[in-house]
Amino acid sequence: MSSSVPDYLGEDLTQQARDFISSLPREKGWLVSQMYQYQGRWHTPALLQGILNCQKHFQAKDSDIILVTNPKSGTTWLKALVFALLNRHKFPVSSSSGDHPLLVTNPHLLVPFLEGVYYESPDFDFSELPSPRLMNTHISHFSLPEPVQNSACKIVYCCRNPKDMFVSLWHFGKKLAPEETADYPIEKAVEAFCEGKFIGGPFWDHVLEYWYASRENPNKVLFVTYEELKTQTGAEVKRIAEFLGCGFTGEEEQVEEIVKLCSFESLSNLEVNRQGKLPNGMETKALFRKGEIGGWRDTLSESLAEEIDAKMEKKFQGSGLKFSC
Ligand SMILES: Nc1ncnc2c1ncn2[C@@H]1O[C@H](COP(=O)(O)O)[C@@H](OP(=O)(O)O)[C@H]1O
Ligand SMILES: C[C@]12CC[C@@H]3c4ccc(OS(=O)(=O)O)cc4CC[C@H]3[C@@H]1CC[C@@H]2O
Repeated sequence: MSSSVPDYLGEDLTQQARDFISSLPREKGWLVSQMYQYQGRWHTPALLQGILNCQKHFQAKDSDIILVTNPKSGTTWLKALVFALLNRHKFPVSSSSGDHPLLVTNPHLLVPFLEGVYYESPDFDFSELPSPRLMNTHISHFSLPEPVQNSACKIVYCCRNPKDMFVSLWHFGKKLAPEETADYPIEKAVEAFCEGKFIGGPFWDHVLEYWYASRENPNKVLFVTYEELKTQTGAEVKRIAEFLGCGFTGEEEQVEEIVKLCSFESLSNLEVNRQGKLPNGMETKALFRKGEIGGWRDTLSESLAEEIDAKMEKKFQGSGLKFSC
């Protein structure tokens, strides 16, 4: 395996997790030898151990903010934007000051990844985080720890059009594990993605659960899309801030500065994101590729794109959810 392989591809599990996981349905993974199905979703062994620990130990606070995404749907960007907007009084964003945490720290180090932390350091003390605690997860709505469901904590869900998300994951996987992915045909990966047997999948169910939750409980779950974030970043940042109870009033300049600081061009060119490595072993530059809408066109053939579109049409039919790109 390459040197940038994150710990999450490993299988350094506790005996308890190993025993439990061994009873679950399994399938050969793309990057890992086995993926396991738990509560309807497919996971790597490491992230599954993290989810199990999180379900068992995480205690929510009413003031918590949890960012939820499918992998490769804008997690890094959303972490940066929400960190910047929540901390705008403590760390004002201005082009003239060079000491904002996001200028020297990768967003993943500022916002903990719940199942990742629960895998790597199961005894991590989340109560030490400053309030409001800002965290992220890829856990499905159904599998969220009970205290998250039962407390007043807020969830911001960001979804991306499935073709771009798939293509982003495809290239990311190739960077993470070039040897394991070299002979894996994209046709097979698209088929597995459409069948739902891909990391965190089925993608469709993940999106739909949060979509309906946001409609049933709009004060608890805010649904945003990568595409709207990209085309109207400032308006979406304001909408997120309103939802979180810290709306901008007469701070147009701050909004613009946050948008600029967190843009793809700005973050991807920072030294910390070009050269850094996360503690889990992942190179930070792997988190930034093109940052575009519709970039799938240079990777997916027409027939593969149609395969994903047909599945999306079928799954999202009647839900009110639509992606036009
Ligand atoms: N500041 C930013 N603005 C827009 N897109 C960003 C971004 N930072 C990262 N991305 C893009 O978001 C995707 C990664 O998602 P995640 O953070 O969930 O892993 C990648 O998409 P591409 O591979 O299509 O370029 C990456 O380039
Ligand atoms: C969740 C994650 C992005 C996806 C990374 C990943 C992708 C594909 C994998 O192979 S397989 O399960 O389909 O065989 C495994 C992984 C493991 C690490 C995943 C990353 C951890 C944090 C990123 O957001």
